[in-house]
Amino acid sequence: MLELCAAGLRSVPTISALDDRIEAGELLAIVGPNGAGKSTLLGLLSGFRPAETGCVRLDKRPLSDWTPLRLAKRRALVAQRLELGFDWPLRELVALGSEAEAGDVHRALDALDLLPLADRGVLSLSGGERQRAMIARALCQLGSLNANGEDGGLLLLDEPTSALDIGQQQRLMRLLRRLAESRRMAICCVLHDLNLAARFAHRVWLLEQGQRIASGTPSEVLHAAQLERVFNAQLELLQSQHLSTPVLALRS
Ligand SMILES: Nc1ncnc2c1ncn2[C@@H]1O[C@H](COP(=O)(O)OP(=O)(O)OP(=O)(O)O)[C@@H](O)[C@H]1O
Repeated sequence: MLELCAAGLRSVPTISALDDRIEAGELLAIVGPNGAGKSTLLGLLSGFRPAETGCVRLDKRPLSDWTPLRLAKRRALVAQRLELGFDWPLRELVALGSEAEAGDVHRALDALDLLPLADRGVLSLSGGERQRAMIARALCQLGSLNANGEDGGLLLLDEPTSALDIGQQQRLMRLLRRLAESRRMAICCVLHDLNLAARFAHRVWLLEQGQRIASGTPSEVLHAAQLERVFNAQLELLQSQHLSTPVLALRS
């Protein structure tokens, strides 16, 4: 779905040239320390920051060739900072700028546990509710929940769990994994919680100073020695008989 051919940014903040593909059916996590360039990289993958070296192609066409309207139907970015602006009723915010019908909005609100809040003004929502509202809106934008036979588009999320309690974190990550697998979406998500990345992502990119220094399955990338160095943290890897990947814990 998305192809990077020596794609990068020369101007500050720089992103070193990347070659890779993000395919339909895949949930990719991007991890790395503060300031590593994760949000900047999402900008590059989404086309909001045009590539300054190489090329980013969506469905084999350079992002720069897409009209804004067509691109908005194929890829959505849920940014870290949420600008709500006006006090829309939630169900209107979720449908805003898309061709979503009432049924699509209902499904998106339901998927994000927001149906009871559908008629509330968005400025009255809590931080976690707002965060889920913007994800529901992105799913409507892409038409992902009613994609019949076709793949459900490219969804890019910047720290989508940062305001969520642990129950909502689990529900969201399960939803994203399910959407990737059953709706054939390509989902790329910046995460600070390495345990969420380990548990739910098919693949992980580890970023350091604008450079991808590791890519692979969670167990290939998230090993203690590498993480201790990159994050300057002291960690313990705990094995659980119920989990396929180890749990990362901070030492006191
Ligand atoms: N316009 C700019 N001019 C100069 N430096 C910038 C600019 N925008 C961002 N930066 C710097 O580029 C680096 C990468 O920023 P970015 O937001 O991509 O990091 P991040 O990995 O997403 O960080 P965080 O985990 O803190 O959200 C940071 O050090 C940031 O201060």
